[in-house]
Amino acid sequence: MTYVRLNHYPPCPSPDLALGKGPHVDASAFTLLTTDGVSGFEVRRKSDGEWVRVRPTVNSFIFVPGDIFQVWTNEKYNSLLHRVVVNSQQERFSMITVFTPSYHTLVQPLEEMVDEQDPPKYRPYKWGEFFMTRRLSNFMKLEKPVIQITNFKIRE
Ligand SMILES: O=C(O)CCC(=O)C(=O)O
Ligand SMILES: [Fe+2]
Repeated sequence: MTYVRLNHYPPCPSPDLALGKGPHVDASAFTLLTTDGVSGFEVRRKSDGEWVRVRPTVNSFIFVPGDIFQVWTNEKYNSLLHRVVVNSQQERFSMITVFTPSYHTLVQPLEEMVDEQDPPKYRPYKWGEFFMTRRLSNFMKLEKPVIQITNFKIRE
């Protein structure tokens, strides 16, 4: 399943107090992000935890690996923590194309990514169920915490 979402961030009178979108990783396999040339997209650098602004380049796509990428590659790659900062001067538009498997897919480390030295780090999970639970929990007050891929992590 692939879907497209358009985001609009109006100018914000207090950009120090608000974010356009809080820190998150996408649950997708990967997301392609394209923007209108106004900056705001930031990624968290793993080495020192700093937020780094990505220079906006029009007519290009930014590849954002999501949770499924991390599971499929058995953590040879990690999902990317990112956020959106707003500014008081300019509105900003972005478009994301989100690539996810079909509803009934079982997500698990790919055969090619595991061996005896590097056994699977995740139990299989049902993508459709994961997605629906995550989607609904965005709007509901739940007793349980939001579903995460760490729920399926195999501890050594
Ligand atoms: O607007 C952006 O630059 C990124 C948006 C984003 O991360 C998202 O919609 O998941
Ligand atoms: Fe995102």
